[in-house]
Amino acid sequence: MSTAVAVVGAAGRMGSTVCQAVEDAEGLELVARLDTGDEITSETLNGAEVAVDFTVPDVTEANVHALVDAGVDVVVGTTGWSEESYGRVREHLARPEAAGRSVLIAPNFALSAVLVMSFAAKAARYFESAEVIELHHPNKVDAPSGTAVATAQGIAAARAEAGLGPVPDATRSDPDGARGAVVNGIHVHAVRLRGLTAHEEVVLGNEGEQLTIRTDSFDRASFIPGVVLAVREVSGRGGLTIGLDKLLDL
Ligand SMILES: NC(=O)c1ccc[n+]([C@@H]2O[C@H](COP(=O)([O-])OP(=O)(O)OC[C@H]3O[C@@H](n4cnc5c(N)ncnc54)[C@H](O)[C@@H]3O)[C@@H](O)[C@H]2O)c1
Ligand SMILES: O=C(O)C1=N[C@H](C(=O)O)CCC1
Repeated sequence: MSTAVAVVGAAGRMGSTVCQAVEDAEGLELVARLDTGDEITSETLNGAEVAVDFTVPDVTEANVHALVDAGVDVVVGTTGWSEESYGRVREHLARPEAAGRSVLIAPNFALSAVLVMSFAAKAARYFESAEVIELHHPNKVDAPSGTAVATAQGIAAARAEAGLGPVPDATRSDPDGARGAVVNGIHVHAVRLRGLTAHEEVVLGNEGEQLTIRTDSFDRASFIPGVVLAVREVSGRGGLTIGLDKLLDL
């Protein structure tokens, strides 16, 4: 018995890669390719049991609500999620008509990136300073990357749990934002460069030493094993799962 899969954002860089991967994967069957202008209904989903969303930050939350209403489990790789949008999905999934439905949202499906997030959170308590530098292709529409936001949140939570105060920083004047975005107290810098795909470096510093943790996705193939794992495992979990790490023994 194969699992019927729909891809939303099927014409995009990730969507088209995922369509090919689903067609190639044993036990998965691609039954629908949806993109801009296609309505999400049980008819257009064409019998899908699981839908994968790789669209744009502006539309992904609405897609997830429509997919849950249409009766499918959902795997989301699109970025741009906030605590508020996660909360609305949790509320939706708690309604009786959505009983048993599952949604998994992950900012990064590449194993190396998932491990960087995990290692950075583990290391964070031992360092006075921590910053995140993400580097992506120039066609990316959002900054900072969803992965960088999640990494900074993980570092900040680990620092708070360890009782660390703010990172040391004497900057008093920064009219042009040279110190980058600040996510829960952690500075995040975004580079957009032709030739890149998806990269991130976490730098952690103490007096006289530095730890650098880096991931490089040179090709979108790096995301595919994680997406396929999520498609295979999402159904039956129930509710909202955030992060591929929840499916790995980390
Ligand atoms: N989680 C991960 O591992 C991972 C990996 C790569 C990219 N991403 C994220 O995935 C998203 C997509 O990235 P991309 O490089 O494939 O972008 P892309 O621009 O190449 O593709 C987006 C696709 O979504 C379509 N789209 C836009 N609005 C739509 C709508 N309302 N309904 C259906 N389709 C719609 C577009 O037409 C386009 O084909 C981004 O948020 C990116 O950050 C995540
Ligand atoms: O290519 C993109 O866009 C990517 N976005 C994700 C993010 O914002 O974290 C992850 C990897 C690629």
